[in-house]
Amino acid sequence: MINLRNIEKKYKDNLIFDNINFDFKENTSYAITGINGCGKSVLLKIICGFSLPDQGTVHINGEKLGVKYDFIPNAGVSINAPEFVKTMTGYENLKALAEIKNICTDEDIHNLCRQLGIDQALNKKYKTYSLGMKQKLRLAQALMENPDILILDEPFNALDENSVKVVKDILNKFIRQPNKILIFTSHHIDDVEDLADVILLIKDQKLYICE
Ligand SMILES: Nc1ncnc2c1ncn2[C@@H]1O[C@H](COP(=O)(O)OP(=O)(O)OP(=O)(O)O)[C@@H](O)[C@H]1O
Repeated sequence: MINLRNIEKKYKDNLIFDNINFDFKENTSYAITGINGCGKSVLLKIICGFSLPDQGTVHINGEKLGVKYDFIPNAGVSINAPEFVKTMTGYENLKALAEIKNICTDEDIHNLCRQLGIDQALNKKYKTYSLGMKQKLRLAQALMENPDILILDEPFNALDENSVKVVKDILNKFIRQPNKILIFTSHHIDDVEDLADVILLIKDQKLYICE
């Protein structure tokens, strides 16, 4: 469970969130929508601990972010980051990150990359990757440890039609496992409707549930 309580966020005099409260529950997929610049990415960063709210708290499974953990634990995250090491191959980048926790195997990495269609590119340097390949490598990194929580900023951007379908299948399988939470942002109503149990809208610095 992820609990947002009284979240307020400003950049100088630009108020992004005014007293947001929301609970993200297990076994549920959430889409966050809203116009450009409304705060979708900032909200994901606050949930992850990458950006601090000016007021309010984020609790992850009862633990307040900033006390035991500075960053969300057991989560796979893709928010235009991590920016991978350009001079390393795709595989070397994933492997280096996988070695931190050592819970996913080489086989896991290769299987996932095969599904995503970047296995052939894994031995190429990251700096040669196209936008779509970069997106897929970020998704592979977020998914490879089968985290409890998956947080994805615009996961379908830069993907071709077939890849969108593949990624939707992967995310649908992910959320059908017990006790998972998926939170993603999107501008595309098809993606939102295909994947989200709950659609959230950021408007006028508030977060609304779309019925
Ligand atoms: N580090 C920062 N410093 C100052 N302002 C910021 C910073 N990060 C975000 N903002 C501002 O916060 C607002 C929300 O940005 P955010 O990136 O969350 O929008 P978004 O809803 O994800 O937009 P898009 O749909 O274009 O991706 C914008 O006005 C943006 O300029």
